[in-house]
Amino acid sequence: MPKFAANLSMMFTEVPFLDRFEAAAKAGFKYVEYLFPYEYPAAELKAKLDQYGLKQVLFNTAPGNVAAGEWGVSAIPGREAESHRDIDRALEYAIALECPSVLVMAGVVPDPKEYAKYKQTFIDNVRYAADKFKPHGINVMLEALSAAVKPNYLYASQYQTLELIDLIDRDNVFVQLDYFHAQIVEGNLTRITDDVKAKLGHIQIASVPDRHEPDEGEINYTHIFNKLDEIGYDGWVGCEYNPRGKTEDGLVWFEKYKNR
Ligand SMILES: O=C(O)C(=O)[C@H](O)CO
Ligand SMILES: [Mg+2]
Repeated sequence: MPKFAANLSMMFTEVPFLDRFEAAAKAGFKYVEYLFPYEYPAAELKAKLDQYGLKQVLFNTAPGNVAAGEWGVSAIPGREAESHRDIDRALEYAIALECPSVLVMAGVVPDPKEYAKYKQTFIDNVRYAADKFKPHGINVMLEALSAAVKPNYLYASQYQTLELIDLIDRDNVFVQLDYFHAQIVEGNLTRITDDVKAKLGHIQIASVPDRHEPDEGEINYTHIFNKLDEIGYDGWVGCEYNPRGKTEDGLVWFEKYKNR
């Protein structure tokens, strides 16, 4: 059965961020992921992980100017220096946190006519990240985002992720498959799982359409978890959902997976 990571950006938001490590551990999680570590010194975050016996499995490069609608800068032509700085900073955190994977955020493409330039910029910047991360055994994740969450993000389909990975041509770049987005964009989740399995590096889950616990809505996660076992997936599954109510109250689904 998959190893589940609590997403501390979305779960346990009843308590301040630094208290979510304890809450996740108490709820039975051994692994955590979250969007961004940069507000805190890496040593403070590592101390929390160690104190509660947790392993950090994923975080993202910085998102740029979120208030201005940005969601990553690594695809934006002219922002290469900033992208490289963000990647270098992410690497420092990944080493300090002993985190095996970093999602390199691409960004939105404001004008579809500029798409090719954005795509090439992203390819070049991800190559930079992959080459910097490689000696440290750290992997780069690429995640397709549905327009429901981020309109005009560089890529929305799992097949675009696969094409990008092919073009980037580095062996430490993998698919981060978020089934929430994949179901909205293309469905066919069993087939998608098979199609990406050779390059599958990280998974995230939530119900569709409401992005709640994985026990309601369109996706049959019992089937998905069995499928992940069938393909021999041994990475992590990030619980990137907005709890319906109190986080702990929604963890009934997790009971049977807890001790993994
Ligand atoms: O939005 C998501 O699904 C994510 O996983 C990213 O971390 C942020 O876009
Ligand atoms: Mg996701």
